[in-house]
Amino acid sequence: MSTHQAEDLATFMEGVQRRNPGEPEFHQAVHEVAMDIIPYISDKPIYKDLKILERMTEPDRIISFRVVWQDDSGDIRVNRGYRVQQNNAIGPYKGGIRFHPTVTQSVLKFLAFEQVFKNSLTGLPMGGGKGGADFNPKGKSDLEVMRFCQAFMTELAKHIGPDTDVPAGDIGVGAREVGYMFGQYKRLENRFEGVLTGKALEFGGSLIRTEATGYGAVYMMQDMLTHHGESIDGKVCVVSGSGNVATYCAEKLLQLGAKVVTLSDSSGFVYDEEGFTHEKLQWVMDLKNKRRGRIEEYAHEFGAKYHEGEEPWGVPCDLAFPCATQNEIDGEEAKLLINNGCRGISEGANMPTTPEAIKVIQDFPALLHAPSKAANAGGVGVSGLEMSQNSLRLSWTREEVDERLRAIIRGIHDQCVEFGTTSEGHVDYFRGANIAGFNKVASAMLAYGVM
Ligand SMILES: NC(=O)C1=CN([C@@H]2O[C@H](COP(=O)(O)OP(=O)(O)OC[C@H]3O[C@@H](n4cnc5c(N)ncnc54)[C@H](OP(=O)(O)O)[C@@H]3O)[C@@H](O)[C@H]2O)C=CC1
Ligand SMILES: O=C(O)CCC(=O)C(=O)O
Repeated sequence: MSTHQAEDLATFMEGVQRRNPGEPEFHQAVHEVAMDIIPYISDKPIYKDLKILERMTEPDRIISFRVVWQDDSGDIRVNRGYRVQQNNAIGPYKGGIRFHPTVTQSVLKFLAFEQVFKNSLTGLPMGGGKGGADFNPKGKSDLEVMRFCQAFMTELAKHIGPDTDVPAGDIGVGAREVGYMFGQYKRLENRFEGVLTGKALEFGGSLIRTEATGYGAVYMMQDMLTHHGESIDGKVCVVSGSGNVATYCAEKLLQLGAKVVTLSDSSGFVYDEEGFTHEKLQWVMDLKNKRRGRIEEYAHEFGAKYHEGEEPWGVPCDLAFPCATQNEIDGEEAKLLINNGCRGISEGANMPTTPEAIKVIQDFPALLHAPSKAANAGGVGVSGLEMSQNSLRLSWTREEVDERLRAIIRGIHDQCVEFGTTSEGHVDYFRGANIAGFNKVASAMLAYGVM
């Protein structure tokens, strides 16, 4: 980056920080994109003159609302819900809903901003949005979760629709929560339409949507390795998380002949030196999705080691798949991974590496590193396919959806190579994903004129 570009970046970021005080996650996500886009547009005055990046960083609107519900003991509870409608230049707003006590406007703005670029990369007509609430589903009964979801949807329904904004799941929002929200939308609007994705198969869901994010993160790794003359077969893999993304990431790794040795939750991680099997993984899915237990129980059941309060990045591995949450790999952990022999990271979670970690990894170009907006786009990609199936009123087969998912990820990999290959022949997957994601949205915004 030239001195002039570095000054432009600093000025741009000062504006973002001034307009969005106290939103560190949002600043981080914008900075990660601006580092690549500001040099890219430095010789393209139309983008600068028409303030395309400034406009992209300002959400179209943010809806924030009260969610009131009654717990099982009859007490009234109050939470705050949000929907950030970031940008609909290339299609209806699209992105998940997160229920977690750490949800703030800053977290949802970073996720919505990332979603715009990710959705653009899929090649499907989807804009970007994200929503959620500071509600903690952990420890709540099914009926409490149902009452919360119904109260949340009672307000959200006024702002969404199959051609306006189509939410889906994210942390704390899986099949159960999507079912409750879809049911409430249907009741309120008296319309059966594809207003949410990630629905169960019985009422308009798509095959492979549940698996898609985890599978996609592995397909992305497969494409990076193939491009560099290697394969997944036989690689030792460290996976964090034990939710939707982590478990299906592990499943696809096993199918492709890798050895998965860790899974985690917010309390700690389990290290199974012999490796997970399909049966063990099924046990974890049952533990997490039905019994709603803790990963520690796996260690007691299968005799693996449990590391309380720790993350798995110190475990020697060939490949790492952060699939839990944002900023889960910091600079020191990135160094640890590299020193222990890790040669590939595919980000299943959104923004799981801190800026310090990215810097450490960039200084070690032999490590292949796919950013979340590319690596986890399989989830929203299959959500886009669910929208298509809902509009067509038909269901594609498992093979058909998987083939389309495979093609979406291959397309994303190719775009990263096209826009991210440096003069030394190294592929900077972050740069490639940022520029390719930006181009399509920016072109659409230019076509619409000043708005
Ligand atoms: N679901 C999807 O289709 C998509 C998800 N993503 C991203 O993937 C990541 C995981 O989502 P998903 O699997 O759906 O969510 P789940 O709720 O199914 O699972 C989340 C997992 O991450 C752990 N976790 C959550 N927060 C923290 C934290 N603060 N510290 C440590 N561990 C944590 C959870 O542990 P615990 O149970 O203890 O909280 C759980 O194991 C998120 O970053 C999400 O945005 C990205 C694209 C699509
Ligand atoms: O499937 C979707 O619409 C959203 C998935 C999501 O939230 C994400 O990609 O982070």
